[in-house]
Amino acid sequence: MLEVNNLVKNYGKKEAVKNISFKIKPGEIYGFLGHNGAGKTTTIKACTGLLKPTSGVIKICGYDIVSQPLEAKKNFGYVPDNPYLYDKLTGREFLNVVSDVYMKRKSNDTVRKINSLLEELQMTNDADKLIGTYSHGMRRKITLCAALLHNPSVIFLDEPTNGLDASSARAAKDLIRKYADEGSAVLFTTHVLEIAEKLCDRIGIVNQGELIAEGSFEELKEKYKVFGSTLEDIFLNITEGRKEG
Ligand SMILES: Nc1ncnc2c1ncn2[C@@H]1O[C@H](COP(=O)(O)OP(=O)(O)OP(=O)(O)O)[C@@H](O)[C@H]1O
Repeated sequence: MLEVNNLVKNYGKKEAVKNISFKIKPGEIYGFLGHNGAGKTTTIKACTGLLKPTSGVIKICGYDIVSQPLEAKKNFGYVPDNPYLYDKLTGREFLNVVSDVYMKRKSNDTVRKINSLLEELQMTNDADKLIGTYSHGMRRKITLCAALLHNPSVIFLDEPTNGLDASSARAAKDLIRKYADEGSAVLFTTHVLEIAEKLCDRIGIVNQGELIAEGSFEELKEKYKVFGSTLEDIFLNITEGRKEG
């Protein structure tokens, strides 16, 4: 569903992503973890066509993001780290614009889908307020609604729970799990390792642009035999001494 092969991305002389390869299957939530500056957002931006890879191939549902961008883009949803939103639209108007972009004809199903996403993310009461008046968490939740609206096969989530209160974060995690259970492949970044431990089916740890470990939480525990048993223990142990300064 998502295939990243030998991705390299340089910013001038800075090698931000160094030959990273991984795959995410339908139904799988892949936690993409790393310290600040490790290369996570750069990888996601390359996957979504916002940055051109220096080299390597990225395929979304078999479509190459560089040579077949329209077909690839129809198949994914994306919550960026810093979403750009239209402050003069209400949340509901924004979702309607997004649904017009993806769907040729608006049906009762679309209206129902918008209402149900708003409800699930506890945004019903704020849906008709201007986005310019939204808090950070509300902006993130409306962005997540927009990313899920067209039932994407691949979902990129760059820190989706950042700034959400406990109840909204739970709702977002439940929704992400539901989409994965229905067959979406999810790439998920977070610095909250407890969330990754509980939510992700597989973890990839990126360090200074390189993928240095990959596997389920159980596989990582078995492989690294770290004292203690949390993902945080494993993460800190295998990235120790490698953190970018
Ligand atoms: N536009 C840019 N120009 C030059 N260097 C950049 C640019 N964007 C990112 N970088 C560098 O590339 C490296 C990877 O950055 P990236 O944003 O991908 O990290 P990240 O893992 O998402 O970090 P964080 O967890 O802090 O969001 C960093 O060293 C960063 O300084």
